[in-house]
Amino acid sequence: MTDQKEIVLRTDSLSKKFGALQVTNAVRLALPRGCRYALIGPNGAGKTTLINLITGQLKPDSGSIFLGGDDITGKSVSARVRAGLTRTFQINTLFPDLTPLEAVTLAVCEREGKAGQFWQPLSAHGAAIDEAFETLKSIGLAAAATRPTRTLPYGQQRLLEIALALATKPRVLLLDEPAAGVPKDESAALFEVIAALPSDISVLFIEHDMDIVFKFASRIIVLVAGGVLLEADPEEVRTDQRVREVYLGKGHHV
Ligand SMILES: Nc1ncnc2c1ncn2[C@@H]1O[C@H](COP(=O)(O)OP(=O)(O)OP(=O)(O)O)[C@@H](O)[C@H]1O
Repeated sequence: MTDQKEIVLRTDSLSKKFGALQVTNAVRLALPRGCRYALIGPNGAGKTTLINLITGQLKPDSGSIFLGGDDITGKSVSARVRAGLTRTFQINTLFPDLTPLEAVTLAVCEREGKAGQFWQPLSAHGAAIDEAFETLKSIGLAAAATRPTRTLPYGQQRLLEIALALATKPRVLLLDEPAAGVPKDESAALFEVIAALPSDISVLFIEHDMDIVFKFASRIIVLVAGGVLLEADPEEVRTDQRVREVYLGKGHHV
C-alpha cells in the first residue's frame, strides 16, 4: 500500500567505484512516505556505501539523489540533515557523561541554531528541554532520561542514537544496523520502536538478521555486488530463487 504514497527519497543511476571495484552500480531506489524498508545483501555488497552516498559522506561518481523534489546530490551532509535526511549517529559519538535529556536537548538546540547559547539560564531552553523529553518518552527512554549515558544498557544507548536523529526532525531516517551489538532477544524490542516511529518518517534500515527483516520490513531491497538484485515484498524475497542462491552457503537463512 505504501507504494501508492508520495516518494520522499529517490536515487537515480547512483554509481561509485573504489579503484577498480564497482561498489555501487546504477542504483535506483524510491522510498515512499512513512515506509519501513530494509536494505539487505551479503557482506561487502555495498550497503553501507549506498547509505554513505545518500547522506553525503561519500560523493557518487555519477547519478543523482532527490529529497522531495529537490536534487541534493551536490549538497553537504549538514545541508541534507537540515533538509530532513538523517542517519543514526554511531555509538562512539554519544556523550558518555551527559544524560540522554542533556544530549537530545543539545541536538534540538543545534537544529534551531542555538547550540552556541548554552551559557544562558536553563529556563531559556525550556521548549528544547520539553521537546527532548517528549522525544525520549516517545521511544521508551523517559525513565533513563536523567541517567548518565555511560551507565545505560547497550540497547538503550542505541535507542538514544535514534532519539538524537529524531531531534533533527527527519523526513527520511537511515539506520545502518541499528541493533548491532544488542543481544538478540532485545533487538526485536528495538525494532518495535523503529516500526512505531511517526508514520510520516520514511525509514530505510540495514539489518543482517533475517527474522527481524521479515518481521519489520514492509519491503526489501536486495543489494548484490553494488546493484539492486530485487526490490520486493518480504514474501517474494523469501521465495526468490536468486536471493536464495546469493545467501546459500553464507550462513544466512532466507
Ligand atoms: N573507503 C573504501 N575504500 C576502498 N574500498 C572500500 C571502502 N569502503 C568500502 N570498501 C569496499 O567496498 C565494498 C562494499 O563495502 P560496504 O561496507 O559498503 O559493504 P556492506 O554491504 O555494507 O558490507 P557489510 O555487510 O560487511 O557491512 C567492500 O568490498 C569493501 O571492502
